Amino acid sequence: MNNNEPSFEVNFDGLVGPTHNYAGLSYGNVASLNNADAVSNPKQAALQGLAKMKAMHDMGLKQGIFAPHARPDVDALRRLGFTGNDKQILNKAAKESPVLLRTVYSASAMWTANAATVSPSKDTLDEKVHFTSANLNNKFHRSLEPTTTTNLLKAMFPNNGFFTHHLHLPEQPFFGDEGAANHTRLCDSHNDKGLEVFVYGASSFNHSIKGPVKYPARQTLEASEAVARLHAINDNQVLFLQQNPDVIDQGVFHNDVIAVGNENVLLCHEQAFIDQAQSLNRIRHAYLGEKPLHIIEVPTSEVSVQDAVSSYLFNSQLVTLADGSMMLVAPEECKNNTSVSRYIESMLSDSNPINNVKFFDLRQSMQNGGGPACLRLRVALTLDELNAVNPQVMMSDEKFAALITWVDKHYRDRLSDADLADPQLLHESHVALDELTKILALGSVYQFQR
Ligand SMILES: NCCC[C@H](NC(=O)CCC(=O)O)C(=O)O
Repeated sequence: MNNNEPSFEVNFDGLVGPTHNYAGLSYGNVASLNNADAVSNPKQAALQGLAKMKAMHDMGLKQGIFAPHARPDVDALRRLGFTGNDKQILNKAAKESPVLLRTVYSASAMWTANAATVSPSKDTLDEKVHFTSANLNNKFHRSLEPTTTTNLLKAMFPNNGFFTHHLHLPEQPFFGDEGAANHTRLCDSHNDKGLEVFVYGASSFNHSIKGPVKYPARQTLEASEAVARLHAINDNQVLFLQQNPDVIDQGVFHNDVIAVGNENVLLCHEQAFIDQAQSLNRIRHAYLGEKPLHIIEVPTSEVSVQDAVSSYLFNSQLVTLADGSMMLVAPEECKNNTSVSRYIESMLSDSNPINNVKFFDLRQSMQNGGGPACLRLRVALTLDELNAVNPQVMMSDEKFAALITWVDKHYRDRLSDADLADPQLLHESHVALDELTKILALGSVYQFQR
Protein backbone atom coordinates (compact mmCIF):
# COMPACT_ATOMS: atom_id res chain seq x y z
CA MET A 1 0.00 0.00 0.00
CA ASN A 2 2.95 2.35 0.42
CA ASN A 3 3.05 4.90 -2.35
CA ASN A 4 5.79 7.35 -3.12
CA GLU A 5 3.64 10.41 -3.57
CA PRO A 6 4.99 13.11 -1.24
CA SER A 7 2.65 14.05 1.56
CA PHE A 8 2.81 16.07 4.72
CA GLU A 9 1.22 16.34 8.09
CA VAL A 10 0.85 20.04 8.76
CA ASN A 11 0.24 21.22 12.29
CA PHE A 12 -1.85 24.38 12.45
CA ASP A 13 -1.22 25.88 15.88
CA GLY A 14 -3.57 28.34 17.47
CA LEU A 15 -1.93 31.71 17.96
CA VAL A 16 -2.94 32.79 21.47
CA GLY A 17 -5.22 35.81 21.35
CA PRO A 18 -4.62 39.15 23.13
CA THR A 19 -7.24 38.47 25.82
CA HIS A 20 -5.87 35.14 27.12
CA ASN A 21 -7.08 34.88 30.71
CA TYR A 22 -7.93 32.45 33.48
CA ALA A 23 -11.65 32.39 34.12
CA GLY A 24 -12.36 28.90 35.45
CA LEU A 25 -14.93 28.24 32.75
CA SER A 26 -14.42 24.55 32.03
CA TYR A 27 -16.07 22.32 34.59
CA GLY A 28 -14.44 18.89 34.26
CA ASN A 29 -11.09 20.41 33.21
CA VAL A 30 -9.02 20.32 36.39
CA ALA A 31 -6.41 22.94 35.40
CA SER A 32 -9.05 25.44 34.29
CA LEU A 33 -10.83 25.23 37.64
CA ASN A 34 -7.62 25.23 39.68
CA ASN A 35 -6.41 28.44 38.04
CA ALA A 36 -9.67 30.36 38.00
CA ASP A 37 -8.86 33.95 38.96
CA ALA A 38 -5.10 33.61 38.39
CA VAL A 39 -3.52 36.56 36.61
CA SER A 40 -2.57 35.72 33.01
CA ASN A 41 0.19 36.96 30.75
CA PRO A 42 -1.16 37.06 27.17
CA LYS A 43 2.16 38.21 25.71
CA GLN A 44 4.06 35.36 27.27
CA ALA A 45 1.34 32.90 26.24
CA ALA A 46 1.57 33.96 22.59
CA LEU A 47 5.38 33.88 22.66
CA GLN A 48 5.42 30.39 24.22
CA GLY A 49 3.12 29.14 21.46
CA LEU A 50 5.17 30.81 18.74
CA ALA A 51 8.39 29.30 20.15
CA LYS A 52 6.89 25.82 19.74
CA MET A 53 5.76 26.58 16.18
CA LYS A 54 9.19 27.90 15.27
CA ALA A 55 10.95 24.88 16.79
CA MET A 56 8.75 22.53 14.75
CA HIS A 57 9.46 24.54 11.61
CA ASP A 58 13.20 24.43 12.39
CA MET A 59 13.01 20.62 12.68
CA GLY A 60 11.86 20.52 9.06
CA LEU A 61 8.19 19.93 9.85
CA LYS A 62 5.42 21.80 8.07
CA GLN A 63 3.89 24.29 10.47
CA GLY A 64 0.85 26.48 9.99
CA ILE A 65 -0.69 29.32 12.00
CA PHE A 66 -4.34 29.49 13.05
CA ALA A 67 -5.43 33.03 13.91
CA PRO A 68 -7.21 33.88 17.18
CA HIS A 69 -10.87 34.96 17.38
CA ALA A 70 -12.04 38.50 18.08
CA ARG A 71 -12.77 38.96 21.78
CA PRO A 72 -14.66 40.22 23.67
CA ASP A 73 -17.60 38.87 21.68
CA VAL A 74 -19.93 41.83 22.31
CA ASP A 75 -22.52 40.41 19.91
CA ALA A 76 -22.93 37.45 22.25
CA LEU A 77 -23.71 39.90 25.07
CA ARG A 78 -26.21 41.74 22.84
CA ARG A 79 -27.93 38.45 22.14
CA LEU A 80 -28.23 37.96 25.89
CA GLY A 81 -30.03 41.26 26.38
CA PHE A 82 -27.30 43.81 27.04
CA THR A 83 -27.92 47.04 25.17
CA GLY A 84 -26.05 50.20 24.21
CA ASN A 85 -22.71 50.77 22.54
CA ASP A 86 -19.78 48.41 23.09
CA LYS A 87 -18.49 50.36 26.08
CA GLN A 88 -21.90 50.47 27.76
CA ILE A 89 -22.49 46.79 27.16
CA LEU A 90 -19.13 45.83 28.70
CA ASN A 91 -19.85 48.06 31.70
CA LYS A 92 -23.28 46.58 32.28
CA ALA A 93 -22.00 43.02 31.95
CA ALA A 94 -19.16 43.76 34.41
CA LYS A 95 -21.73 44.90 36.97
CA GLU A 96 -24.56 42.47 36.35
CA SER A 97 -22.80 39.27 35.34
CA PRO A 98 -19.01 39.17 35.68
CA VAL A 99 -19.05 35.50 34.73
CA LEU A 100 -20.69 36.27 31.39
CA LEU A 101 -18.12 38.97 30.78
CA ARG A 102 -15.39 36.40 31.35
CA THR A 103 -16.93 33.97 28.87
CA VAL A 104 -17.01 36.49 26.03
CA TYR A 105 -13.36 37.39 26.65
CA SER A 106 -12.04 33.82 26.54
CA ALA A 107 -9.16 33.19 24.13
CA SER A 108 -10.10 29.50 24.07
CA ALA A 109 -9.96 29.28 20.26
CA MET A 110 -6.18 28.88 20.74
CA TRP A 111 -6.79 25.16 21.36
CA THR A 112 -7.20 24.28 17.71
CA ALA A 113 -7.39 20.54 18.38
CA ASN A 114 -10.98 21.53 19.17
CA ALA A 115 -11.43 23.75 16.13
CA ALA A 116 -12.55 21.05 13.73
CA THR A 117 -12.32 17.45 12.63
CA VAL A 118 -10.31 16.92 9.47
CA SER A 119 -10.40 13.92 7.14
CA PRO A 120 -7.56 13.75 4.59
CA SER A 121 -8.33 13.03 0.95
CA LYS A 122 -6.91 9.51 1.25
CA ASP A 123 -9.84 8.58 3.49
CA THR A 124 -12.79 10.18 1.74
CA LEU A 125 -15.02 8.94 -1.07
CA ASP A 126 -14.59 12.07 -3.21
CA GLU A 127 -10.85 12.31 -2.44
CA LYS A 128 -11.14 15.81 -1.04
CA VAL A 129 -9.99 17.03 2.37
CA HIS A 130 -13.06 17.53 4.58
CA PHE A 131 -13.35 19.95 7.50
CA THR A 132 -16.18 20.20 10.03
CA SER A 133 -15.85 22.94 12.64
CA ALA A 134 -16.69 21.71 16.12
CA ASN A 135 -19.84 23.13 17.74
CA LEU A 136 -18.23 22.94 21.22
CA ASN A 137 -21.65 23.32 22.75
CA ASN A 138 -20.74 21.83 26.13
CA LYS A 139 -19.21 25.11 27.32
CA PHE A 140 -20.80 28.47 26.56
CA HIS A 141 -17.48 30.28 25.99
CA ARG A 142 -16.42 27.65 23.48
CA SER A 143 -19.80 27.55 21.72
CA LEU A 144 -18.98 31.07 20.48
CA GLU A 145 -16.21 29.67 18.25
CA PRO A 146 -17.56 27.65 15.28
CA THR A 147 -18.68 30.44 12.91
CA THR A 148 -15.36 32.27 13.04
CA THR A 149 -13.50 28.96 12.91
CA THR A 150 -15.23 28.15 9.63
CA ASN A 151 -14.44 31.63 8.26
CA LEU A 152 -10.80 31.09 9.16
CA LEU A 153 -10.64 27.59 7.72
CA LYS A 154 -12.10 28.85 4.45
CA ALA A 155 -9.48 31.61 4.32
CA MET A 156 -6.70 29.10 5.06
CA PHE A 157 -7.94 26.36 2.73
CA PRO A 158 -9.66 28.37 0.00
CA ASN A 159 -9.61 26.02 -2.99
CA ASN A 160 -12.86 24.05 -3.22
CA GLY A 161 -11.33 21.75 -5.79
CA PHE A 162 -9.34 20.27 -2.90
CA PHE A 163 -11.11 21.30 0.30
CA THR A 164 -14.71 20.89 1.50
CA HIS A 165 -15.96 22.88 4.51
CA HIS A 166 -19.04 21.68 6.38
CA LEU A 167 -21.29 23.65 8.68
CA HIS A 168 -20.81 22.70 12.34
CA LEU A 169 -23.31 20.18 13.77
CA PRO A 170 -26.59 21.39 15.34
CA GLU A 171 -25.86 23.54 18.40
CA GLN A 172 -27.35 21.11 20.81
CA PRO A 173 -25.93 18.73 23.44
CA PHE A 174 -27.15 15.65 21.54
CA PHE A 175 -24.54 16.48 18.92
CA GLY A 176 -21.82 17.72 21.25
CA ASP A 177 -18.70 17.82 19.09
CA GLU A 178 -15.20 18.80 20.27
CA GLY A 179 -13.34 18.21 17.03
CA ALA A 180 -9.99 16.52 16.51
CA ALA A 181 -9.26 16.14 20.23
CA ASN A 182 -11.45 13.04 20.05
CA HIS A 183 -10.21 11.78 16.71
CA THR A 184 -6.96 10.20 15.62
CA ARG A 185 -5.75 8.62 12.43
CA LEU A 186 -3.62 5.50 12.20
CA CYS A 187 -1.78 4.58 9.00
CA ASP A 188 1.58 3.34 7.74
CA SER A 189 2.47 6.85 6.62
CA HIS A 190 0.52 10.08 6.16
CA ASN A 191 0.09 9.50 2.44
CA ASP A 192 -1.60 6.14 2.95
CA LYS A 193 -5.23 5.44 3.60
CA GLY A 194 -5.79 5.81 7.32
CA LEU A 195 -8.05 4.36 9.96
CA GLU A 196 -9.95 7.27 11.51
CA VAL A 197 -10.66 6.50 15.14
CA PHE A 198 -13.45 8.61 16.64
CA VAL A 199 -13.67 8.49 20.44
CA TYR A 200 -16.91 9.48 22.17
CA GLY A 201 -17.71 10.01 25.82
CA ALA A 202 -21.42 9.14 25.82
CA SER A 203 -24.41 8.46 23.63
CA SER A 204 -27.41 10.79 23.46
CA PHE A 205 -29.92 8.20 22.26
CA ASN A 206 -28.61 4.90 23.55
CA HIS A 207 -29.00 4.94 27.32
CA SER A 208 -27.53 1.48 27.76
CA ILE A 209 -24.13 3.08 27.08
CA LYS A 210 -22.83 4.14 30.48
CA GLY A 211 -21.33 7.63 30.50
CA PRO A 212 -19.44 9.51 33.23
CA VAL A 213 -21.35 10.45 36.40
CA LYS A 214 -19.43 13.42 37.76
CA TYR A 215 -18.11 15.43 34.84
CA PRO A 216 -19.74 15.93 31.44
CA ALA A 217 -18.95 13.82 28.38
CA ARG A 218 -18.36 16.50 25.79
CA GLN A 219 -18.31 14.29 22.68
CA THR A 220 -21.31 12.18 21.76
CA LEU A 221 -21.38 9.08 19.60
CA GLU A 222 -24.06 10.71 17.48
CA ALA A 223 -21.80 13.70 16.77
CA SER A 224 -18.88 11.47 15.78
CA GLU A 225 -21.14 9.45 13.47
CA ALA A 226 -22.48 12.60 11.86
CA VAL A 227 -18.98 13.95 11.18
CA ALA A 228 -17.88 10.63 9.66
CA ARG A 229 -21.01 10.71 7.46
CA LEU A 230 -20.44 14.32 6.38
CA HIS A 231 -16.86 13.51 5.43
CA ALA A 232 -17.98 10.41 3.50
CA ILE A 233 -15.15 8.38 4.99
CA ASN A 234 -14.83 4.97 3.41
CA ASP A 235 -16.61 2.39 5.59
CA ASN A 236 -13.52 0.29 6.26
CA GLN A 237 -11.60 3.39 7.39
CA VAL A 238 -13.68 4.48 10.35
CA LEU A 239 -14.04 3.17 13.88
CA PHE A 240 -16.01 4.49 16.86
CA LEU A 241 -14.67 3.73 20.33
CA GLN A 242 -15.93 4.79 23.72
CA GLN A 243 -13.68 6.62 26.12
CA ASN A 244 -13.51 5.13 29.61
CA PRO A 245 -16.15 7.13 31.54
CA ASP A 246 -14.24 6.65 34.80
CA VAL A 247 -11.31 8.70 33.52
CA ILE A 248 -13.60 11.49 32.29
CA ASP A 249 -14.65 11.69 35.93
CA GLN A 250 -10.98 12.10 36.87
CA GLY A 251 -10.44 15.09 34.60
CA VAL A 252 -9.82 13.51 31.19
CA PHE A 253 -12.27 15.81 29.42
CA HIS A 254 -11.01 14.96 25.91
CA ASN A 255 -9.49 11.76 24.58
CA ASP A 256 -6.28 13.62 23.73
CA VAL A 257 -5.62 13.93 27.46
CA ILE A 258 -5.17 10.13 27.63
CA ALA A 259 -4.11 8.96 24.13
CA VAL A 260 -2.18 10.21 21.10
CA GLY A 261 -1.67 8.55 17.72
CA ASN A 262 0.70 9.15 14.85
CA GLU A 263 1.03 6.94 11.77
CA ASN A 264 1.49 3.38 13.04
CA VAL A 265 1.86 4.29 16.72
CA LEU A 266 -0.85 4.69 19.33
CA LEU A 267 0.36 5.80 22.74
CA CYS A 268 -2.38 5.45 25.32
CA HIS A 269 -2.95 4.92 28.98
CA GLU A 270 -4.11 1.51 30.19
CA GLN A 271 -7.42 3.09 31.25
CA ALA A 272 -8.07 5.20 28.14
CA PHE A 273 -10.90 3.21 26.56
CA ILE A 274 -13.87 1.26 27.79
CA ASP A 275 -13.24 -2.52 27.72
CA GLN A 276 -9.71 -1.63 26.77
CA ALA A 277 -8.52 -5.04 25.53
CA GLN A 278 -11.50 -5.33 23.25
CA SER A 279 -11.24 -1.72 22.06
CA LEU A 280 -7.57 -2.17 21.17
CA ASN A 281 -8.36 -5.42 19.35
CA ARG A 282 -10.92 -3.59 17.27
CA ILE A 283 -8.19 -1.14 16.28
CA ARG A 284 -5.73 -3.93 15.44
CA HIS A 285 -8.36 -5.72 13.40
CA ALA A 286 -9.39 -2.61 11.44
CA TYR A 287 -5.86 -1.28 10.84
CA LEU A 288 -5.22 -1.12 7.10
CA GLY A 289 -1.43 -0.78 7.01
CA GLU A 290 1.22 -3.34 6.29
CA LYS A 291 3.71 -2.09 8.84
CA PRO A 292 3.41 -3.39 12.39
CA LEU A 293 1.01 -1.31 14.46
CA HIS A 294 2.63 -0.26 17.74
CA ILE A 295 0.16 0.18 20.56
CA ILE A 296 2.08 1.48 23.55
CA GLU A 297 -0.11 1.03 26.59
CA VAL A 298 1.09 2.87 29.67
CA PRO A 299 0.24 0.91 32.83
CA THR A 300 -1.39 2.61 35.81
CA SER A 301 1.35 1.13 38.00
CA GLU A 302 3.88 3.33 36.15
CA VAL A 303 1.80 6.44 35.46
CA SER A 304 -1.41 7.04 37.40
CA VAL A 305 -4.38 8.75 35.77
CA GLN A 306 -3.77 11.64 38.13
CA ASP A 307 -0.17 12.00 36.92
CA ALA A 308 -1.36 11.75 33.32
CA VAL A 309 -3.79 14.61 33.95
CA SER A 310 -1.34 16.84 35.83
CA SER A 311 1.65 16.25 33.50
CA TYR A 312 -0.30 16.00 30.23
CA LEU A 313 1.98 13.19 29.01
CA PHE A 314 -0.64 12.05 26.48
CA ASN A 315 -1.27 15.58 25.30
CA SER A 316 2.17 15.48 23.75
CA GLN A 317 2.44 15.66 20.00
CA LEU A 318 3.88 12.65 18.27
CA VAL A 319 5.57 13.67 15.03
CA THR A 320 7.50 11.85 12.33
CA LEU A 321 10.89 13.36 11.53
CA ALA A 322 12.66 13.30 8.17
CA ASP A 323 14.53 10.08 9.01
CA GLY A 324 11.25 8.28 9.73
CA SER A 325 11.74 8.19 13.49
CA MET A 326 9.18 9.74 15.83
CA MET A 327 9.55 12.46 18.40
CA LEU A 328 7.43 13.17 21.45
CA VAL A 329 6.76 16.90 21.80
CA ALA A 330 5.91 17.11 25.47
CA PRO A 331 5.06 19.83 27.97
CA GLU A 332 7.77 20.65 30.50
CA GLU A 333 5.47 19.40 33.26
CA CYS A 334 6.36 15.84 32.08
CA LYS A 335 10.04 16.43 32.80
CA ASN A 336 9.20 17.60 36.29
CA ASN A 337 7.02 14.62 37.18
CA THR A 338 9.22 11.76 38.43
CA SER A 339 7.10 8.82 37.30
CA VAL A 340 6.27 10.40 33.94
CA SER A 341 9.87 11.33 33.13
CA ARG A 342 11.00 7.85 34.14
CA TYR A 343 8.37 6.35 31.87
CA ILE A 344 9.42 8.53 28.92
CA GLU A 345 13.06 7.45 29.36
CA SER A 346 12.12 3.78 29.25
CA MET A 347 9.76 4.26 26.30
CA LEU A 348 12.53 5.90 24.28
CA SER A 349 14.86 2.96 24.82
CA ASP A 350 12.19 0.32 24.09
CA SER A 351 11.76 -1.05 20.59
CA ASN A 352 9.17 1.25 19.08
CA PRO A 353 9.45 4.12 16.57
CA ILE A 354 9.58 6.86 19.27
CA ASN A 355 13.19 7.65 20.06
CA ASN A 356 13.33 11.31 20.86
CA VAL A 357 11.64 13.81 23.15
CA LYS A 358 11.57 17.60 23.26
CA PHE A 359 10.02 19.52 26.13
CA PHE A 360 8.33 22.89 25.78
CA ASP A 361 7.35 25.53 28.29
CA LEU A 362 3.66 26.10 27.54
CA ARG A 363 2.73 27.02 31.04
CA GLN A 364 0.32 29.84 30.14
CA SER A 365 -1.79 27.42 28.11
CA MET A 366 -1.26 24.46 30.45
CA GLN A 367 -2.80 26.42 33.32
CA ASN A 368 -6.05 26.36 31.37
CA GLY A 369 -5.75 22.66 30.52
CA GLY A 370 -4.19 22.98 27.07
CA GLY A 371 -0.94 21.14 26.25
CA PRO A 372 1.10 20.82 23.05
CA ALA A 373 -1.48 18.62 21.29
CA CYS A 374 -4.42 20.84 22.28
CA LEU A 375 -2.71 23.74 20.57
CA ARG A 376 -2.55 22.14 17.15
CA LEU A 377 -4.87 20.91 14.41
CA ARG A 378 -3.33 18.22 12.24
CA VAL A 379 -4.00 18.26 8.52
CA ALA A 380 -2.47 15.56 6.32
CA LEU A 381 -2.03 16.92 2.81
CA THR A 382 -0.63 15.81 -0.54
CA LEU A 383 1.85 18.13 -2.23
CA ASP A 384 -0.85 19.54 -4.54
CA GLU A 385 -3.12 20.20 -1.56
CA LEU A 386 -0.30 21.84 0.38
CA ASN A 387 0.34 24.10 -2.59
CA ALA A 388 -3.33 25.14 -2.47
CA VAL A 389 -3.11 26.30 1.16
CA ASN A 390 -3.00 30.07 1.69
CA PRO A 391 0.82 30.44 1.78
CA GLN A 392 0.66 33.32 4.27
CA VAL A 393 -0.58 31.05 7.06
CA MET A 394 2.54 28.87 6.83
CA MET A 395 5.41 29.39 9.26
CA SER A 396 8.71 30.70 7.91
CA ASP A 397 11.61 32.62 9.42
CA GLU A 398 10.12 35.86 8.08
CA LYS A 399 6.61 35.05 9.30
CA PHE A 400 7.96 34.21 12.74
CA ALA A 401 9.79 37.55 12.94
CA ALA A 402 6.67 39.42 11.81
CA LEU A 403 4.51 37.69 14.40
CA ILE A 404 6.95 38.30 17.25
CA THR A 405 6.99 42.01 16.36
CA TRP A 406 3.21 42.00 16.17
CA VAL A 407 2.83 40.36 19.62
CA ASP A 408 5.38 42.70 21.19
CA LYS A 409 3.53 45.69 19.81
CA HIS A 410 -0.03 44.75 20.76
CA TYR A 411 -0.11 42.36 23.72
CA ARG A 412 -0.35 43.10 27.41
CA ASP A 413 1.78 41.16 29.85
CA ARG A 414 -0.82 41.07 32.59
CA LEU A 415 -4.53 40.48 32.56
CA SER A 416 -6.74 40.03 35.59
CA ASP A 417 -10.47 39.88 36.04
CA ALA A 418 -10.58 43.60 36.84
CA ASP A 419 -9.11 44.49 33.44
CA LEU A 420 -11.99 42.96 31.51
CA ALA A 421 -14.37 45.86 32.09
CA ASP A 422 -11.91 48.20 30.34
CA PRO A 423 -13.22 48.93 26.82
CA GLN A 424 -9.68 49.86 25.80
CA LEU A 425 -8.91 46.13 25.77
CA LEU A 426 -11.55 45.61 23.08
CA HIS A 427 -10.07 48.42 21.04
CA GLU A 428 -6.51 47.08 21.38
CA SER A 429 -7.65 43.63 20.41
CA HIS A 430 -9.46 44.82 17.27
CA VAL A 431 -6.48 46.90 16.14
CA ALA A 432 -4.18 43.92 16.66
CA LEU A 433 -6.41 41.44 14.83
CA ASP A 434 -7.07 43.80 11.96
CA GLU A 435 -3.32 44.00 11.44
CA LEU A 436 -2.96 40.22 11.80
CA THR A 437 -5.45 39.55 9.00
CA LYS A 438 -3.04 41.42 6.75
CA ILE A 439 0.03 39.52 7.98
CA LEU A 440 -1.77 36.21 7.36
CA ALA A 441 -3.71 37.39 4.26
CA LEU A 442 -7.01 36.23 5.73
CA GLY A 443 -9.36 38.92 4.43
CA SER A 444 -12.25 40.12 6.58
CA VAL A 445 -12.82 37.05 8.73
CA TYR A 446 -14.04 38.86 11.84
CA GLN A 447 -17.49 40.27 12.46
CA PHE A 448 -16.03 43.68 13.40
CA GLN A 449 -14.44 43.91 9.93
CA ARG A 450 -17.69 43.19 8.07
N1 LIG B 1 -8.05 21.03 24.41
C1 LIG B 1 -7.83 21.84 25.57
C2 LIG B 1 -8.99 22.72 25.81
C3 LIG B 1 -8.89 23.49 27.07
C4 LIG B 1 -10.07 24.41 27.27
N2 LIG B 1 -9.88 25.25 28.44
C5 LIG B 1 -10.66 26.31 28.65
O1 LIG B 1 -11.53 26.65 27.90
C6 LIG B 1 -10.39 27.09 29.95
C7 LIG B 1 -10.87 28.52 29.87
C8 LIG B 1 -10.87 29.17 31.21
O2 LIG B 1 -11.19 28.53 32.21
O3 LIG B 1 -10.53 30.37 31.27
C9 LIG B 1 -11.36 23.60 27.42
O4 LIG B 1 -11.64 23.15 28.53
O5 LIG B 1 -12.03 23.37 26.41
